[in-house]
Amino acid sequence: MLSIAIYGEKILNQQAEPVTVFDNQLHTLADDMLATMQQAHGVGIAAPQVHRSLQMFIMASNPNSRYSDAPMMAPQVVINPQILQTSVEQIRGEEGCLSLPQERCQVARFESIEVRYQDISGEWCQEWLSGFVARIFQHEFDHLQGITLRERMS
Ligand SMILES: O=C(O)C[C@@H](Cc1ccccc1)C(=O)SCC(=O)c1ccccc1
Ligand SMILES: [Zn+2]
Repeated sequence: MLSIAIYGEKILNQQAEPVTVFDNQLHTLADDMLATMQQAHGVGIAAPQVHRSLQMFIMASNPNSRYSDAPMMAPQVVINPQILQTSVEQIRGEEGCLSLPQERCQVARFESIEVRYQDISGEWCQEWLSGFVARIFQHEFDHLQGITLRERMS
């Protein structure tokens, strides 16, 4: 398990660096992040949260007490992500953050977003995401820009 940075640690407010080397070390980091996220019962985790300033996160939606209609999806490693387009509609919903334990707050997020990112082998993917998965993507994308839930509390 990796240690999770808590709100206030500088790394959480820094812009993360692009991933340029897709090697075994990156696979190991992804595995460690996944294990850390699962142990913390999260639906996502970003590299800065485990003290690695890299543009990389994992999203792993599953139905949970707050989003019973959340889709069950296999964990997805997202590297060097871009948000290409956003829906006009925004939806307020409850979010938590592994770096802000015990806090929950309502955050407005775009209902759907068109995204482009590299997978763990460096292949570019481009797709539209909506609903809870889009929410997780936006939350983790914020982490890569040094934005935490505190800055999003409206
Ligand atoms: O800090 C993180 O990135 C993990 C965070 C991701 C996230 C949760 C909710 C909405 C968007 C992104 C968590 O997994 S917090 C714990 C959790 O599983 C949860 C909290 C509130 C609502 C639903 C799930
Ligand atoms: Zn978070």
